[in-house]
Amino acid sequence: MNTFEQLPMPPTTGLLGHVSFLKKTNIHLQLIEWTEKYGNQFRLRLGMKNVLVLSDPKLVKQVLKSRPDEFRRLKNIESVFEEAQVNGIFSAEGESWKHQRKLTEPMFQPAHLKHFYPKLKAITSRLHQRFEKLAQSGESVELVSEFKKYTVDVTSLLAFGEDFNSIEQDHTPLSAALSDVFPVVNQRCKSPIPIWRFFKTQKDKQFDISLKKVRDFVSECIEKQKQKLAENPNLKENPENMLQIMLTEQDQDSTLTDKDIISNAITILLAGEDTTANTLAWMAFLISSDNKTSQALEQELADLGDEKVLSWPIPRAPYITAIMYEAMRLKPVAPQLYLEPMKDTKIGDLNIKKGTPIFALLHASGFDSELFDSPRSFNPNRWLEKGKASFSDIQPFGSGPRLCPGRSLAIMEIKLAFHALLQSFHIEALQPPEDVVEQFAFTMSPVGFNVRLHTK
Ligand code: HEM
Repeated sequence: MNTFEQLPMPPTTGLLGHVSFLKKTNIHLQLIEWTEKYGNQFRLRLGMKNVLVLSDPKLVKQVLKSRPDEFRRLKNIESVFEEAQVNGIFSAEGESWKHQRKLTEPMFQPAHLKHFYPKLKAITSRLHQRFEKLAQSGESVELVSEFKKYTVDVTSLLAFGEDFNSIEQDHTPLSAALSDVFPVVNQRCKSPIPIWRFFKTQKDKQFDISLKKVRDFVSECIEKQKQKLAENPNLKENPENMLQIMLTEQDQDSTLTDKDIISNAITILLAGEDTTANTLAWMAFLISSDNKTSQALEQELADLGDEKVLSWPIPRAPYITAIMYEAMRLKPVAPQLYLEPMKDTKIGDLNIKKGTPIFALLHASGFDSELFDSPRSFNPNRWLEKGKASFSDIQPFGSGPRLCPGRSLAIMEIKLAFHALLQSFHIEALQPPEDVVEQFAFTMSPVGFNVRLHTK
């Protein structure tokens, strides 16, 4: 049995140890490379602190399951989010997290999503029209930006009852502001020294401005929903969106403050935008650089009929689903979670001290050749052939009590938007696949992926 100090560690020099690796935007790839070399438990050194990097899927699941009582997200995450006044469901812990989770979950229940479906369909039609325009103009399209406008519109309508309609706008201040927030939060969560508290760079100043814009937007939405509830008290029985659920709860529980509501609204916007949009863009990337899939995909699209946007109930669409799973495996948008034990504990055979940072790799199992044949190759068929691949062997949405609450919404959005794109258009990639870079900044996005759309 190894003690923590006996675990292997990649070479490092200098007092700060591996700190400089954490700043890299391809850290998720580096961690996989190290896992292949040092095994599924190894150690990094960040200054004086040792970090456990864990990728054994069974142990990762065990840790994720033991929340919120035995493990929590890294303490730094809560303090960074608290400082930015966005400490909501993602960063909260203990009783506060339990309360917030209970309040956000109803919005994602199947019955509520079914009720929301006509609005989701309308936003997807708008996306389809936007693709039509882009195909007609023949311009270069950065798909990830188009998908981000889509996911912001969907999330703001579901969570705030507000149709932001960024798809039809060239200038989208809310999306622009949100994209300034993520990278800075990501950097601060990993930073061993809170430099920004003593010295603000241009990025930090822009972060403050952008966050204020998002907060003002959310505050306006809250005021509108308060007014709606006052005008129609029946909505308290059947709330239409997350803000109405939270404002109704606030009437009964004065410990739920306006700040809590704003923090959760911003968290949901952040959590729902990039993850889903990046997954969609990676799906498009994977099929655009692989012509083996086109026949099976075209066949499925033909079987789904002529509709531009899928109707309710959303069909299973096994091949689109397989492409989505393959994108989640090969291009994981949320590859790792940062956690720590709340007391001295054991992970497998290893004794771990309270507060030891743990990097739990959600994406490592996807590259394990014992679980997936030729794990580096894109092969949607593996998900269709019996016994070849199991979704429980990848954990794109995390696991345990903090499993992503937005997963059903994300899957609906992905199926609808991907179908709307491929039903009517061919994608022509404008660069070789090797020029598209995986960039991790809280979520992992395709950088340099531009396409031209051609009407079928
Ligand atoms: C493909 C899309 C998505 C992926 C891959 C994804 C992935 C994840 C992951 C890995 C976590 C951490 C889970 C854990 O700690 O075990 C998470 C948490 C979360 N996600 Fe998602 N997510 C996606 C879409 C969404 C959407 C659409 C929403 C809402 C609109 C959402 C809301 C949240 C929230 C609120 C949390 C925090 C949950 C908690 O800490 O209790 N996500 N997501």
